[in-house]
Amino acid sequence: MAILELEAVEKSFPSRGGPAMLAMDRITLSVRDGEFLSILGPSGCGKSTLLQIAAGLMPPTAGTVRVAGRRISAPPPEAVYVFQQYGRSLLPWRTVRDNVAFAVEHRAGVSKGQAREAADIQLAAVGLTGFGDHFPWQLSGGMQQRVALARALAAEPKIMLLDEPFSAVDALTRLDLHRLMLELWEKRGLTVVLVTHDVEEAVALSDRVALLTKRPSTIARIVETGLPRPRDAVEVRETPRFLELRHELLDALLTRHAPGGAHAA
Ligand SMILES: Nc1ncnc2c1ncn2[C@@H]1O[C@H](COP(=O)(O)OP(=O)(O)OP(=O)(O)O)[C@@H](O)[C@H]1O
Repeated sequence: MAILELEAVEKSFPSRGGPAMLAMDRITLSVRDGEFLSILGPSGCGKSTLLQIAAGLMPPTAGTVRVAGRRISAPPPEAVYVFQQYGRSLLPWRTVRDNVAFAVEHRAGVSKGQAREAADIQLAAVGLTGFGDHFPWQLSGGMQQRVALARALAAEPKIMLLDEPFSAVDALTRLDLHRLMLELWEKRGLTVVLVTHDVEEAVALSDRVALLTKRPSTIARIVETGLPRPRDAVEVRETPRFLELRHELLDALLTRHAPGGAHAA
């Protein structure tokens, strides 16, 4: 069953003096309940725009977005959005615990104490027990992104929309976060849509990978990874199927986007 559906979604941006710039051209995509889907594409192709439209944060120029069958025009309660720049999304004057509590403290009937308890539970889930009294700037980049994930989880979402959340950290930390993300996805039965330009990340984590063309973006193809679950995000990289998919998707990206390359679609 589809939990998130985009139908013929188009987006154009006004351009100074000239005709509007078409960023996205009639994208139709159906995200299954409980799947891990990555949206892969070259820099500037419109991945973040697509995710923001899916999140109800930006209106499409044409087309519709449905969450759990309902047409949306604002952020739906089922979904949370995690940004790449944890440094900008966390509040520096609040402790780690209060950053996470922020997700629930404005809800009717939730006391400050309950919000903090809920925050500690989520901090434990992302491996940050004992860091609640720290401030975000006292933590490493990877730990700050864990705080951002804990805050997203505190909202008890069904759908997590992740906008390159692992790209601002070093390679080892990124692998750590990949493992954590798969663990959270499995334990919580989440639906995840991850935007990335990293082929290996997309393949290692996903059930399906949607490959976008360059601007105006359309879906070039959707690949079912067929990799086993449960899956270790590091060990899976040594399997023949992983290497085959890596090759196929890298090749598609490089051929389509090479200067003078066969960019069709
Ligand atoms: N608010 C806006 N106004 C005008 N143009 C925009 C706006 N937002 C995005 N664009 C343009 O739309 C295109 C797609 O941008 P977007 O950020 O979605 O791409 P992306 O694939 O996520 O890029 P990256 O991988 O570099 O983050 C770009 O050409 C960008 O300049």
